[in-house]
Amino acid sequence: MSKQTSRKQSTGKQAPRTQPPGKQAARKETAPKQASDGRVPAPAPAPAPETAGSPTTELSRRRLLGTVGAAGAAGLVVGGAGGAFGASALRDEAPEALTSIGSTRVAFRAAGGGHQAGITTPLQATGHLVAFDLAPGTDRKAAAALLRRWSRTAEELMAGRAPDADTGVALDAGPSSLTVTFGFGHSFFGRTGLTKRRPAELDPLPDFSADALDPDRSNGDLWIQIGADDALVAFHALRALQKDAAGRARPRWQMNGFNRTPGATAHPMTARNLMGQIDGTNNPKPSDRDFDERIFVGREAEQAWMRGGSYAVVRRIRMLLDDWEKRSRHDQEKVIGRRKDNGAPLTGGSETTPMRLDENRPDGLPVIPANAHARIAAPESNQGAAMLRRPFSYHDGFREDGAPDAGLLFICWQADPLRAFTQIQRKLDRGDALSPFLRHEASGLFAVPPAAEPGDYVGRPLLEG
Ligand SMILES: C=CC1=C(C)c2cc3[nH]c(cc4nc(cc5[nH]c(cc1n2)c(C)c5CCC(=O)O)C(CCC(=O)O)=C4C)c(C)c3C=C
Ligand SMILES: [Fe+2]
Repeated sequence: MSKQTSRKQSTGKQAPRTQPPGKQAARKETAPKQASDGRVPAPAPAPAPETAGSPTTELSRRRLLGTVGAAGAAGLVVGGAGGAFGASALRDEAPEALTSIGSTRVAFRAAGGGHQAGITTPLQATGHLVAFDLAPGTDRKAAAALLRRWSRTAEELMAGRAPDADTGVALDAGPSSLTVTFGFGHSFFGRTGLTKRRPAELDPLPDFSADALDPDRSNGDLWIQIGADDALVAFHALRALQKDAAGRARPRWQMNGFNRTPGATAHPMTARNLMGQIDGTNNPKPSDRDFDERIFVGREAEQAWMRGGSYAVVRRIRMLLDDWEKRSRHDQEKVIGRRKDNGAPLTGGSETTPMRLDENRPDGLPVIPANAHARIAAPESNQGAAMLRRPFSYHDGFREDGAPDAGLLFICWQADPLRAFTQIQRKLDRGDALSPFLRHEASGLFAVPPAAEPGDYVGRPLLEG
């Protein structure tokens, strides 16, 4: 890999899980229902593997074989979160059901069209971001074949089924909320003769004064975001998609991230970042009246293939943790404008209480400082601009000076990057109290088309339309 760097919370709150980890998922035969965030609780495996064909059966068989293999080889306890049983029991008895974490499946295709998974999906524990450049000679037709193949692999993996020539890495796990999201970068269009179909929203982001961007870890012809609640499931998907690309596209950069593991907190909570802040509180919510309009491309868009899609801005933002951690908690809270323990605004209340931006202290200064990050980034300060932030944290070891190479793989989703990310980042760049503790090291902007229709692949209306 040329510039392989392993070098990024949410829609905010982790979705309530159907069961606490460690409890076995109930065995139900009813058809799974798709939730508004695209997640489908995968049916628990059938007791015997005879009924071939259905997704449920494929998953059961794979799990059964994987579980027997592991127990047979080591004679050890198996069954990730609570299932402890030996090889002899496995020979005679049906496998235990997956936990709710393993069995949760996100739909690759939204019924009746819709958005790709991985945008409004609750944050997953593990993420991989990878950008590819097309290999010399890969034309529009070859790129279409790649997207067709990638879509098939993603659909299989997200359903918990093994792709062709499988490596076995995820053999005994369920889909584990795996999502695979595909996007197109600015350079893709020139390379495939599709410049007329390139949306103006993909025009390069402006420079910001705080940028220290590494071009080799920025942009790319194609972008894939992988998220899953199991690290092996996520790696498995990354490897399968990379192999699919052989001869047609080469990885340009890759970054690995993480979030809190679902079930690690006593109740569902907004995630924390590596500075210790509750981060994601004031994200737009799918229940907001204008959510779709802000996050997804509308029907009136000039480029019809992007209608229902979204634009992803990806920024690798290193945190200067040595500097940050020297500050008192009081100072840290003033930098953001919110409390560290519960995320409540400094003007009082709880995490979800709106900030009172016009409230002053007895000395006349604002309670939420004029340069507080949350004030400067808020829609009230940006003509209503808003984006959906859905990041991963990262940690790639230590730098030469001993400081952690750690921060946020900041990913935000919007219908129009100019009116969302760019507008807000321009403002933050002019004097946000958080910026001195951050370094923007890499950047990407990708057009993420809507989900594939049944029988179709992601991006066909662009590539064959
Ligand atoms: C250009 C957009 C933004 C960048 C880049 C960004 C980086 C960044 N932010 C945090 C931590 C927090 N951000 C919070 C709120 C917040 N941040 C942005 C935008 C960017 N952040 C917005 C639009 C908002 C919401 C503002 C509002 O409407 O109130 C918060 C407060 C809690 C919350 O609402 O999420 C924290 C904490 C870090 C650490 C960071 C870069 C590493
Ligand atoms: Fe922020």
